Amino acid sequence: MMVERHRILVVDDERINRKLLSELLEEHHDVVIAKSGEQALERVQADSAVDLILLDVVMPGMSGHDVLRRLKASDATKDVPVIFITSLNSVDDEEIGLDLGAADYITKPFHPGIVRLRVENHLRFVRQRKILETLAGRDCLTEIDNRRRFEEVLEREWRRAGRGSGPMSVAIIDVDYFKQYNDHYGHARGDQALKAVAKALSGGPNRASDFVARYGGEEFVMLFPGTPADGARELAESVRHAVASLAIPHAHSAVAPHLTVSIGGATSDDYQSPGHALIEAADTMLYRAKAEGRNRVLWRD
Ligand SMILES: Nc1nc2c(ncn2[C@@H]2O[C@H](COP(=O)(O)OP(=O)(O)OP(=O)(O)O)[C@@H](O)[C@H]2O)c(=O)[nH]1
Repeated sequence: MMVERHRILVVDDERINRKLLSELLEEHHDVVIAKSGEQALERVQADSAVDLILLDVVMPGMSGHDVLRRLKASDATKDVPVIFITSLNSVDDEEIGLDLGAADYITKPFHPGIVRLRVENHLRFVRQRKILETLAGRDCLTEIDNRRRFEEVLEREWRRAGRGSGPMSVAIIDVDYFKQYNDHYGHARGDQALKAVAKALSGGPNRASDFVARYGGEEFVMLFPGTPADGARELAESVRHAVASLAIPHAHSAVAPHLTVSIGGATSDDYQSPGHALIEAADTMLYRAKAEGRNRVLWRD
């Protein structure tokens, strides 16, 4: 059977339990380890790709219950399912755990086969949630709209636009040397950088009708209905500045010591041609912006 790999965080203060659980799961999944509640929170905050947490309840310092309360209090982590693995085996303890929002409760000593099956059950829910988010037009990582939603919006705006509505502009934004960023700082930091870029793009001085989405990977797209080339190019420049002023260090970029973006844009009022022709034109300009040195905006009027 082909099993999709997920990232599982195992939190236990006892070495033997961490070892047993990792050995049990690492054949099919990527296992990350934390030795304390404090370390668990650090790991999840640094690594937004954690899909599931196996959490010990009784630990010195921060207890599993405290960790779960903290996870539930943050928008970024409240949906990560948590399975308590504990030697507290009274019905009351189980009720407390589930009431705090745990997805499941397993008592020690645990049966390896049962742990594996319960983990797979919860990972199935994780996959279903991701599919639902995609269908709902959401990008799971950055929490902005996804490509699917962008294509719907482009088609709708393109159909709606016509004589008198003015030209429409589109910009494709691509992070420079992002492969090097990931290679140097790690995938988790890469994810954080993409989230920060998404926030900078969606927090700009946009009108309600302007639209931003994650186009895929390290590419984003913005749509400016009714906006001529000059205005849209200016907006794109302000987006480029907004990302640069995040001042995210990028020691392996050949263009700047911080994270930058290249932007290709295009403007058209030829609503007889298909909407995606505008995207293709913007993409060509992005390609040129990369070839001409990156960290710049190039536009086709
Ligand atoms: N961390 C992280 N990395 C991603 C994600 N999606 C795509 N990437 C990475 O983005 C990188 C894109 O690399 P390339 O297409 O070679 O482009 P680049 O290194 O940015 O180079 P230029 O665009 O030419 O400046 C790849 O290493 C992908 O693995 C993601 O969701 N998270």
